[in-house]
Amino acid sequence: MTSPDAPARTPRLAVLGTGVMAEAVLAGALAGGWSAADVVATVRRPERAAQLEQAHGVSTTTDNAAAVRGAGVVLVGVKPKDVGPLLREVGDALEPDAVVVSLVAGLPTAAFEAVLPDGTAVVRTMPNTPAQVGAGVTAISPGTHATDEHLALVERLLAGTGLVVRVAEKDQDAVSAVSGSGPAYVFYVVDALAEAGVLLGLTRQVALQIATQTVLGAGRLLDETGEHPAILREKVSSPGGTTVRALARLDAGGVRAAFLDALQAAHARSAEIAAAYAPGAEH
Ligand SMILES: NC(=O)C1=CN([C@@H]2O[C@H](COP(=O)(O)OP(=O)(O)OC[C@H]3O[C@@H](n4cnc5c(N)ncnc54)[C@H](OP(=O)(O)O)[C@@H]3O)[C@@H](O)[C@H]2O)C=CC1
Ligand SMILES: O=C(O)[C@@H]1CCC=N1
Repeated sequence: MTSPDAPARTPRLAVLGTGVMAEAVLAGALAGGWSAADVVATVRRPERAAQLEQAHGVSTTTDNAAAVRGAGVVLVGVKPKDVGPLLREVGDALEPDAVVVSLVAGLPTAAFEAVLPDGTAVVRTMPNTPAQVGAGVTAISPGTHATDEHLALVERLLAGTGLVVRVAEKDQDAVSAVSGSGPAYVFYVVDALAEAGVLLGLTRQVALQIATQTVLGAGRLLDETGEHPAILREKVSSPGGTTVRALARLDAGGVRAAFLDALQAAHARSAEIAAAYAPGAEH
């Protein structure tokens, strides 16, 4: 008999299209207590199936419709262009009470609802790759038929991936530009810092090690002190010292303006993706 305090059993999870991002979410879900026996991951290539089985102990298949039968949670992990064909493939096989969870950039829940059976619960999410090490951030938003219980179930799915925040769906494209793509900007900065260290005579190994630790430490300092980044930046910048010299060069190089421009471009790309690949509107 199950004790009244025992956590509810996790529903069967079908991951459709288990690439980089879906695997990171899958790893986080397993770390957060989802049972590998309750997970089926779909793939297109046998070598990918073998990798996933070996790394996570989950079962795999190339048959998306078979995967969603009996699944209470269906995670859509394919690229935007592959969403329409995938949803048409699985729509009839979906369990009526399943929640469909999208991690696809740009595509609104309405585009999923338009091709899935009437009343299907859809939750849109925007995770990021640090989910793989439990340090991700995911924003979630309900579609028309997703209830608080569905959102709670998705939060449970994502609990092991890091921070989960609820946002209005209209804000998901902005989230995508900031935190969905964000790790790439940070890796870009670390790479640039390390390259500069090499230019200044450090070995590559030491340059990359201290650049990485600096980003990690600065992130923790921000998080643990709760201080505004501008204040923390001032605390590094001694009057007449070395840091202000460097920051002045960054300003002269238009780095801050380049970030604003870059994130506006990422945001605009989400709308282009929706226009090009929303199921039914593909061209
Ligand atoms: N990467 C990131 O940081 C983030 C990505 N996203 C979103 O995640 C989604 C996937 O991106 P990403 O993980 O980077 O890309 P990937 O190419 O790594 O993942 C997509 C996967 O889907 C598989 N696939 C495609 N069609 C099918 C199908 N019909 N049946 C089974 N598997 C299929 C592909 O197989 P194959 O390998 O054979 O091509 C691939 O493994 C995108 O929609 C993106 O917007 C969201 C947030 C962050
Ligand atoms: O580049 C992309 O389109 C996806 C969405 C956010 C991060 N990667």
